[in-house]
Formats: sequence, C-alpha cells, structure tokens
Amino acid sequence: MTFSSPSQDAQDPQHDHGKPLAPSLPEGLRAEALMEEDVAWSQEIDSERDGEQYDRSERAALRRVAGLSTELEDVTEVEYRQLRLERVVLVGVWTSGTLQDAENSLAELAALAETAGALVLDGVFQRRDKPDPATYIGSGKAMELRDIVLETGADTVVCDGELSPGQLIHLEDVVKVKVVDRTALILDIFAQHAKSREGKAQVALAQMQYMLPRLRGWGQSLSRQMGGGGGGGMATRGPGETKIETDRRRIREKMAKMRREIAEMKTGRDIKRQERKRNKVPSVAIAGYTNAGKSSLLNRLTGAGVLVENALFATLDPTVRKAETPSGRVYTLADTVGFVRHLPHHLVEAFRSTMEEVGESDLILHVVDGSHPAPEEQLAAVREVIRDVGATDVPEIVVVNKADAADPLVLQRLLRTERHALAVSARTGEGIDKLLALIDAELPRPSVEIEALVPYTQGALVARAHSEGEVLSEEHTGEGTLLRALVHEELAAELSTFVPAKG
Ligand SMILES: Nc1nc2c(ncn2[C@@H]2O[C@H](COP(=O)(O)OP(=O)(O)OP(=O)(O)O)[C@@H](O)[C@H]2O)c(=O)[nH]1
Ligand SMILES: [Mg+2]
Repeated sequence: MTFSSPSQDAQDPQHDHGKPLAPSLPEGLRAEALMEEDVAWSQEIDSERDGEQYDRSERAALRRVAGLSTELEDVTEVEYRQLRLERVVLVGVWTSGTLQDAENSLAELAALAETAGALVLDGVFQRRDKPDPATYIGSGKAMELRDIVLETGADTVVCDGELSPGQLIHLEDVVKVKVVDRTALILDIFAQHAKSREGKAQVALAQMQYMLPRLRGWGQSLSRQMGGGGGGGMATRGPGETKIETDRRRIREKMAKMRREIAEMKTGRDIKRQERKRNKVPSVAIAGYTNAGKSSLLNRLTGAGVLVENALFATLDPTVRKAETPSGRVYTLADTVGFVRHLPHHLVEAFRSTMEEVGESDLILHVVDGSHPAPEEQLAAVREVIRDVGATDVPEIVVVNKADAADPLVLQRLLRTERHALAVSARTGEGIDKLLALIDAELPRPSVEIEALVPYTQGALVARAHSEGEVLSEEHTGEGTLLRALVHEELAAELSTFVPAKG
C-alpha cells in the first residue's frame, strides 16, 4: 500500500470535496480555516489547482468541533491533570449521516476518552466516503493532524473507529505520537472498571484478542515488514519475527487458559440463576445505553446504593437486587453493563454473559436518556444487541429517563413513537410510582390457584405465598391460616399437604 499524495486526495471524486458546506452549521460547531502555511504548502505540490478552491475544499474536509476540550477551573487543575492524564486529540471520519450525527459521534468519543482519564484538547473529523486504507484519514489530512498535535501539545491521537494494524502504524509515522482507536479506548475503560473476577478475566481476554493481530504492529520489525509497499512479509523472516511468533504462542496459551477459567465461573453463575428460576422469583433486567441512568434507576427503585458516576461504563459487573412491587410481590432487579454503538465485536462476545441475564429475564426495563441529542439511535443500538442475545420475546418497558433535564418535545415524541413507554426521572423521583405499578402489572402472574389451611407452625409458607404469589384471601382460624392464593407450581405442591377439610 502506498500513500496517496495530497493532490490525489483532492482529485479523488470519492472524497466529496465538491460538496458545498452545510448551509448553516449548528450552534457550537464551526469549520475553522486551516493555517495559512498549510494552504501554501498544499499549493506548492498541487500547482494544477487554484489555491482558493483547494482551501475551500479542505475546509469542508477537515472540520474542527468546538467545545470538545475539557473545561478547566483553574491553573492548579491543569498541572494536576497534566501529571496523570494523557493529552489527546480526537479524529473521526464522517462517512454517512448528517453533520449532527458526526458531531454526536465525536462528542461520544470525547466522553469515552474523558472516562478513560484523558484530557481532550481538540477534535476534528473529515468527510470521506470511506476511511483511507493506509492512514485512515488520508496522508494530507494526517499532516494537518500532525500540526494540530504540535499546536496543542497532545501526546495521543484517538481515532473514532477500529483501525487496522497497518493504519495505526502509518498514522503514527506521520503524526509522531501514539495513535489508539476507539476499540482500544473502550478496552482500556473496561479494564479500569471491571470489578469481579469474571469481569476482569473477560476484559483481559478481550484485550489479548485485540492485541494478537496487532503484535506485529508494535516495534521496529514491523515497519520493516510493512515498508516498501511490497507485501513480501515472509521474505524478511528474521529474529524479530521469531520473537513475535513466540509472543503470539504465549498469548494464545494464556487465552486458552482464561477461556477455561471463564467457563468455570460461568457455571457458578448459571447455578445461581437457576436457583432463582427454580424459586420462580420473577426477574427484571435494566438494560440501556451507557450513561442512560440505569444504576440511578436501580437505586431509586431499591435504594441499593450502586455506584453512579457521570462516566460511561461506570457499571461493568451485573448487580442483582431484590425488590418489591407496591402490592408486595418480590422480584429481582438486575443492573447491566451499558451498551454502546459499534461495540467491538469481540467485546460483545466477552460481555455476552452479562447480556444473557437480560435474555432470560421476565421483563426488560429499557432505559434511555431523554436528554441525549439522539435517544432514538440509542434505543436502536440497544435493541440490536437485545436481538443478538435472542431476547426479543422478553416484554420491554421503555423508560425515558432524565425527564427533569429533557426537552418536553423530545419526551412527547418518544412517548408517541414507543408504544410501551413512560417518562421518569431517577434524580427527582418523577414517574417512579407509575413505573413501579407498571412493573407490577407486567410481571408474570403465578398460575396455580390453591386453598390451604396452613398450621401456625408453618408461617414461612404463608410468607412465601405473599412474596412469591398473590394472596386472594387470608383468614386466621383456630387451626391455622386459611389461605386462598395464586402461586407457582412448586409452592402449590408444598401447600398441597395442607388442604383444608371440606365441609
Ligand atoms: N438530570 C438527570 N441526570 C440523571 C438522571 N438519572 C441519572 N442521571 C445522571 O446520569 C449519569 C449516569 O448515571 P448512571 O446511573 O451511572 O448511568 P448508567 O446507565 O448506569 O451508566 P453506565 O453504568 O456507565 O452504563 C449520572 O451523572 C447521573 O447522575 C435523571 O433522572 N436526571
Ligand atoms: Mg451503571
């Protein structure tokens, strides 16, 4: 693969250079003129085109998104952050959709980067039909990116996509700082946040899976193999490659071991889940896009005190809590890992275990952030994963959260298009009563109607009829509690020994 020169870039009809700028840019977004030197440099090597045209097309091609940089309160904070945070510049390729979509995508990348502990200095995206196979953004834009890196003093570039090993190296060669992609960023966040043994193991496995094909990407031996544009990698087999082979084998062995361990841990979790199923405690799963407010809602519904953070992926380990409906029926409520668009596919695989919980629940509370600029997209992204894990036949309630902060018109729109939806605020408590009542109505009903005279020594059974079933009538008699109730089969069997004498 050879680099395309800037002049090729400019003439390539695929790159949309001819398209005019969007007539009115939304607030907070502006296309910035490139530095004068840049334009002069471009003209020098592209004498066939007139400079002004080039300037204009370039402006359309590389946009800067304003307001992405992290706000800092005072100077001491700057120093503090510089010590421990990476200084990053974001770059995205805008291939389809509206300007707003492109901006949202980069804003999400910024949120991810900040969650990973980075300081976001700048963000740019480029309009292209598809990412450049060599450098992701094209070599001309890569040079401009280099200038932005110098200008801002960044030490890392984060790309909004999954880059091939070759693209990472080529871009690093041009911008001269570390380049990471969205997948690596998400993996990094997952690694920082995973708490349980299983969660940690799953993240480690996914990281190794990601690293494996990229091993040759790091270090010198690789640039040698990739260089020359010849694809003759095997011809240059040398000590470097042997080392890589050894590393690869080690990683594969480690991965096999981790898979076995994860399988064992999964068995433990399955047993627990089966126990819950056997006891017929109905289960509700809270699912939704990352940062939608799932953990806040769990707290609101159960007072559980689960970690809530204004960060993406604050929750990486499933949390299951016991809860009670207003009518006193007991159910379990499970918090889940947040979903995100373009979740790297090996991560979907790795986190399937937590999503299986969703698939086997009796009811899904699908939480969506009503104050987000594109809640419909988030709903769609989550539903895609719900389909993936085969949970389509589980009833779903769409919980439009953050009603306190959302645009009332957006709320109306969502409630109109989503048939089974209601608006709540986990923060203020608005709508929570209605949600609790709806959960009560949606939970599966126990189906066996029994009548039993339960001796006072068996009080636990009466309590179970209350929590696991639905008590229709209850009367305290001389011999015990006379109970009429709807219960599940197992409890019906246990109560059948206490059938009241007829007459
Ligand atoms: N204004 C407002 N903010 C909310 C509401 N609910 C949650 N938040 C905020 O949204 C952020 C994310 O909340 P979490 O409950 O951690 O979201 P989550 O869906 O569990 O996020 P992940 O676990 O990271 O996927 C926090 O800053 C909350 O304070 C709400 O009803 N209104
Ligand atoms: Mg959470």
